[in-house]
Amino acid sequence: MWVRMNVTVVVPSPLRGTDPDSFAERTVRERWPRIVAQTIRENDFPEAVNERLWALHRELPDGPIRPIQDPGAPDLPLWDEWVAPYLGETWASAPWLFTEHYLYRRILEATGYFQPGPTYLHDPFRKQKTEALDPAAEAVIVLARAANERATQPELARAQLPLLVRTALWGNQIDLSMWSAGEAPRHLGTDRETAHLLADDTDALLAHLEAVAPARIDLLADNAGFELLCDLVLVDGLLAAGYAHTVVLHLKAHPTFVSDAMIADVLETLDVLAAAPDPAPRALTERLRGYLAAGRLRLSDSFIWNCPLPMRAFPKLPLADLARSNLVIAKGDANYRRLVDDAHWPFTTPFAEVVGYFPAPLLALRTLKAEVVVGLDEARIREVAAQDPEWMTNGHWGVIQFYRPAR
Ligand SMILES: O=P(O)(O)OC[C@@]1(O)O[C@H](CO)[C@@H](O)[C@@H]1O
Repeated sequence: MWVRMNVTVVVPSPLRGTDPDSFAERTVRERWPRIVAQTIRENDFPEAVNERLWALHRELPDGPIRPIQDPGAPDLPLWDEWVAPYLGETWASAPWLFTEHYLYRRILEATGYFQPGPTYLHDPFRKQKTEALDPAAEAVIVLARAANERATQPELARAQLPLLVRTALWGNQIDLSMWSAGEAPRHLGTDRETAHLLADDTDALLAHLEAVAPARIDLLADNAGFELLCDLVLVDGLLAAGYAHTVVLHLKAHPTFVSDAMIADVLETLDVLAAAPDPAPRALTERLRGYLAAGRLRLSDSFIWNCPLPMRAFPKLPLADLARSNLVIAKGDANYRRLVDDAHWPFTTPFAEVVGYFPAPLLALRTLKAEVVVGLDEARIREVAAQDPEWMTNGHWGVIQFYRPAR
């Protein structure tokens, strides 16, 4: 139950790994053990670390939730609070949104990420993230050339903003917890780019941007690699169009969800593009570095983006920070799940009804990779489900959903 300004919203039950025949169940029972095993394979950890990771692997899925045991870790008091309601539950029975964030924090506990020593601040997913962006790839060069064209033509940037929004959306298909970079489905540049949209509020978004320009825009980033490049191209376009005077990129405070981006990943992406063989990515990087130096692009990380809470349950402070924004762009599936309580809402529940707690204008750009969605049309659901039984989890379908608080 959630009440604000005498609006009562009854939030349905959360997704859990005990939901029969669900993607959450397959994730807890099959995908997470694979991710832990891959983390061991892809690093050259000391044997003691591998033993802790195998012990974690053995806990899945029916082991108990326990406090994080990471003496001196900066986020330990936070996790004591976040874990408390689920002590005595199991990896499968506690809410999936909680256990998934908890899993990645337990991986860092096992690797000693926050402990002095050889693995201190070592990103266990670095290898996969590094492979997720090839600076010489044709797609990178094409994106950079188009961005460079827009940089001096605000009208062109405004005209192409719908394309940039779709580029950022479909960049979310590249999700290393689901596929390797080479395997991910690719809709960009095909008719699926629009045909596979299950909701498209682009027109309402454009009207909003025209009304609030030049705005402060906040982007809740998702995956490093190609998706992050697509997000940086969107940021570049918003600044070139004059829609944004400042963009704040919100990043994770520590590695999570395999490919989620941190400040280090943004800086490495810029370094990789700055060394690209083609001049176009180099020019894009020089411009983005200029925006960083001028304070028009800001990188912000926080433990709040690693927390296991639905956004509705966020402390007041981070929500107040977001309330300053003229537009918050939430990228990806995990951020979407967090926005909609990772709950069993009827799929036709209006998006505005579910995110009515959000304190700023909101744009969700998300490819479906979990069995939760709102704001869809009944007939469209039937049509897509008949065409593609895996439509909720294979990343082939996406939403562009916009919400603006009544003020
Ligand atoms: O946020 P992203 O990178 O788009 O996706 C997050 C994700 O990898 O994690 C969950 C499954 O483990 C799903 O929500 C989704 O597959």
